[in-house]
Amino acid sequence: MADTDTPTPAGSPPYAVEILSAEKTYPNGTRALMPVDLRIAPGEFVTLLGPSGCGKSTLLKMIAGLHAPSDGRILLWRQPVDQLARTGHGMDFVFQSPTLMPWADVRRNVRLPLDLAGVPRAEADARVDEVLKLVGLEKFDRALPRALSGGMQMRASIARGLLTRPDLLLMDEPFGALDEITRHRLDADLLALWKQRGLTVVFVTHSIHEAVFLSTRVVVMAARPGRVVEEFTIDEPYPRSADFMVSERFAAQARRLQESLLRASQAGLEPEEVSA
Ligand SMILES: Nc1ncnc2c1ncn2[C@@H]1O[C@H](COP(=O)(O)OP(=O)(O)OP(=O)(O)O)[C@@H](O)[C@H]1O
Repeated sequence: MADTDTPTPAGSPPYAVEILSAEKTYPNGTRALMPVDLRIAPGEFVTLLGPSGCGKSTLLKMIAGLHAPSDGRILLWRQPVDQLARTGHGMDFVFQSPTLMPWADVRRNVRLPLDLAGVPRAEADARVDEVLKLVGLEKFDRALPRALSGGMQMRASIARGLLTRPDLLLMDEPFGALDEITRHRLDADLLALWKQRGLTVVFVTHSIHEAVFLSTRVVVMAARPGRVVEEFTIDEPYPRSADFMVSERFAAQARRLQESLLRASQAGLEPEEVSA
């Protein structure tokens, strides 16, 4: 069994993410996460699943370097997040809301990271064209955000994230505010992108169904205090179609996750806001 709080030795292939006994207590005293140990290999699609308040966002933000762990360490390709540039790998964080500038059209919104980096306009526009095509928004580059549906705004936000060609995508309930049909379509598109680009994804959701549909592995978490309770490999082939979602195998996988969440709740905790 791997040592929990030492990084993998130099000779072995690096993990994209290594969480080594990382825990979090906020300055106000809230114990958001007990020590977590988790290793994520390049190319995995790992979902953090659990009720409200179990520390999913906290863990994701610690991976992103937005919050420092109170104890323990987090490494990306063997380096602390502030040294990520040295590894030659990149990361992007997609939030629950699309975070677009309302006064700027889709092209300008998506181009922002390259404008900030001073990339020449023609080169930047060519890269914007490429990512807009990837997310199916090539015909909407001149539209303002308010003219787009919620799902299209999310696509624009994801396109902006892909512009810097990240290998690691951290997604905090990116489709949680969307209707079921749009959400499912974006889930399917995300899987296609993940495969095509060879991404490593860490995805946060409350939804058991979304977790089963997307993931190579699901990390089940529980609240009070926030902690990891179990991990499940979703050993099902890709591409995963709409038929998979109504199959017996899908139902069996969903049942395993549901039972795990119930077990955690019966250990003195409340199952709240976990949807099927
Ligand atoms: N900046 C902060 N300061 C203090 N406490 C915080 C902060 N952010 C989160 N918390 C607390 O830490 C715990 C874990 O919160 P977190 O947002 O990580 O959970 P979550 O599983 O992502 O919840 P949700 O699904 O509702 O987004 C909660 O008790 C929350 O109130």
